[in-house]
Amino acid sequence: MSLYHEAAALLTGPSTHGGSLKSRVFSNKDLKSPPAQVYALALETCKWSAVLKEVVENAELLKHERKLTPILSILLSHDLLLAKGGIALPASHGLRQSIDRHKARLTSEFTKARIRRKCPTIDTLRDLIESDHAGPIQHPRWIRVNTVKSTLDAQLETTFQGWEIVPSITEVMTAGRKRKVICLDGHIPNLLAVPPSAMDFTKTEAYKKGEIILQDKASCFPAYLLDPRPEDGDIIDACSAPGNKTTHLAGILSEREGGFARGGQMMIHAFEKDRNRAKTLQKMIRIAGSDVGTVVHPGEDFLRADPMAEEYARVGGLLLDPSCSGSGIVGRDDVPELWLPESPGSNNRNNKGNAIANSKNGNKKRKRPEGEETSKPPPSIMVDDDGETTVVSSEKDLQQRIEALAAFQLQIILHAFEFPAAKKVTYSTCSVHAGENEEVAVRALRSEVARRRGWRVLKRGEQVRGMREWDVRGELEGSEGDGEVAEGCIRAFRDDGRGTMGFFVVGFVRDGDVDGEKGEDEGPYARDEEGRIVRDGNGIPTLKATGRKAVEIDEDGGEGQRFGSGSDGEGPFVRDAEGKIVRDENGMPTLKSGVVEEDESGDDWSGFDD
Ligand SMILES: C[S@@+](CC[C@H](N)C(=O)[O-])C[C@H]1O[C@@H](n2cnc3c(N)ncnc32)[C@H](O)[C@@H]1O
Repeated sequence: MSLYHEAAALLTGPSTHGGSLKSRVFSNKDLKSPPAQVYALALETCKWSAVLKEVVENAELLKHERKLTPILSILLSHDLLLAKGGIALPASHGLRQSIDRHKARLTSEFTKARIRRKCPTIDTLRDLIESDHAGPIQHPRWIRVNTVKSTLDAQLETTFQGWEIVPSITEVMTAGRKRKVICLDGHIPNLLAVPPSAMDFTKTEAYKKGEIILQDKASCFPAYLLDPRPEDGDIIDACSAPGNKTTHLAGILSEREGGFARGGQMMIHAFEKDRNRAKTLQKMIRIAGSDVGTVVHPGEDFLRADPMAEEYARVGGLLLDPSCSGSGIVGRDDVPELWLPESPGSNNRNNKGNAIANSKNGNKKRKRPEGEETSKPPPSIMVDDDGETTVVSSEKDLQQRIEALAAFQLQIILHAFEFPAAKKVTYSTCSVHAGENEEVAVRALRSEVARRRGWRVLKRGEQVRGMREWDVRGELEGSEGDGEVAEGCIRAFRDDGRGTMGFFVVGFVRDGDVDGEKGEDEGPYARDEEGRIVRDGNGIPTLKATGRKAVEIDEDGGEGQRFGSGSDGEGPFVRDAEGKIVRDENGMPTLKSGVVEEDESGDDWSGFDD
């Protein structure tokens, strides 16, 4: 079967694979042509289909070539008029000849279609098509600088040399194909956004060397919220493949004194149950340069890891990003709109069911007459973020699938809560359903292990700055009316103009055990006889191992690494009559007016608000 027949079958045949066009193509094991080629042809033809329909109809191609179907006519016309190599068939092939015979007329109609759209060149028409296809709300592409291997400054001087830095992602999202613009993110350090139609970054040296990683902004929330520090001990990433968050953890630690892969003592345990996905994880970790301090557990089920094992005695933080419905992923259910030319005697609808009438200037949709039968929508197929498919033909099916996922997700959290030295946990999904998000968080907080071990939600005021300042928070209803939990939860929605995918993350922390199972399980800080963490006059805990303060205050009182210095020699914080730093109810020090906070990472990095 030719490339064109395969693309035609995918675009017009019944979907047996569900999901996006991409998943339909790449999960189809029967394809003879290279999947990437089929996908590119199908996608590009869809984008151009409104123009190609006009060209084919006005050239009367289907009237002259009765054996040609509407879908084949636009697939072939696409390659004739727009593909660099032309039609990918030998000149003697019947399909190719059926188009070649009309080349002059098709080319002339294509020029007229371009001029009708007031585009002086094919490139301007291409820009127009790209922006139409992207819809009213576009999604930028996010690039994280991998600080294990590079720095933001180094990337700005190399990969992005000559790119214009703009202050808002709106500008990035609406920039044309030709404008090289980037925006430095204001929430996540070392993250930048580029226009959706920017060059293919997977071809750059920086990408091949692992210096930059393509990762959605929201997917960067969990590692940043976990805020791993060398004094936390080891970290577990419970559900790791393909490894975006594992490598992000390594990146954050590599910037910290005594941290990862700079002779640091701590390590990351990366679990991945699926052996094949574990191979991808290992590859990503190696390319990102974080293999030195990461122990991969390929094919290992995190739920079977014994929290009491010696190997995990120092695990202070866990990042949990388990399988979910994937309902927040951008493009997950995208099947691009396809406009087909009218063939003699056809009823002329597009693939979204819109009836259309021929027009010299494009496509007019007609209203469905009252009482006209509408066909029952076919069952949709839910593709989880790790590829599992479920046929969902009713609201009940969806509920059942979400409940099954939620039960598994809860198990993962409760298991993480058992690790003796653990003090912080993040739980995330790329789902938009409260049933997998806030509701799971509430159930975890009400569990026996949470009460026994003192786990509570990480409050908004306690979160790292970028997450504290992110203003999309959890659903109050899903949090069962608990405002503190809802505020602690962080949400992201696709298509809300912030340029992210749909996402959810929440942090859990514990200050100590509740029912006295202390001793071995004390964590990194020194404690008094009653089990309370030993703090100095400013509330800074003392490290058990060294006897030194967990955060050193400079001579001038500034936590130099985290905050800017004041100008009066007393540091940047407001102090009371006894000289103690004044803190709010969350323990956050109060800054003197005029002192600007720097980013937690201690960078000079200055981002812009979205
Ligand atoms: C949402 S994906 C993780 C994405 C990953 N954190 C990232 O950012 O690249 C979930 C992964 O967890 C794995 N997984 C599911 N259950 C698991 C378990 N019990 N133990 C370990 N891995 C598991 C799945 O195979 C899948 O690869």
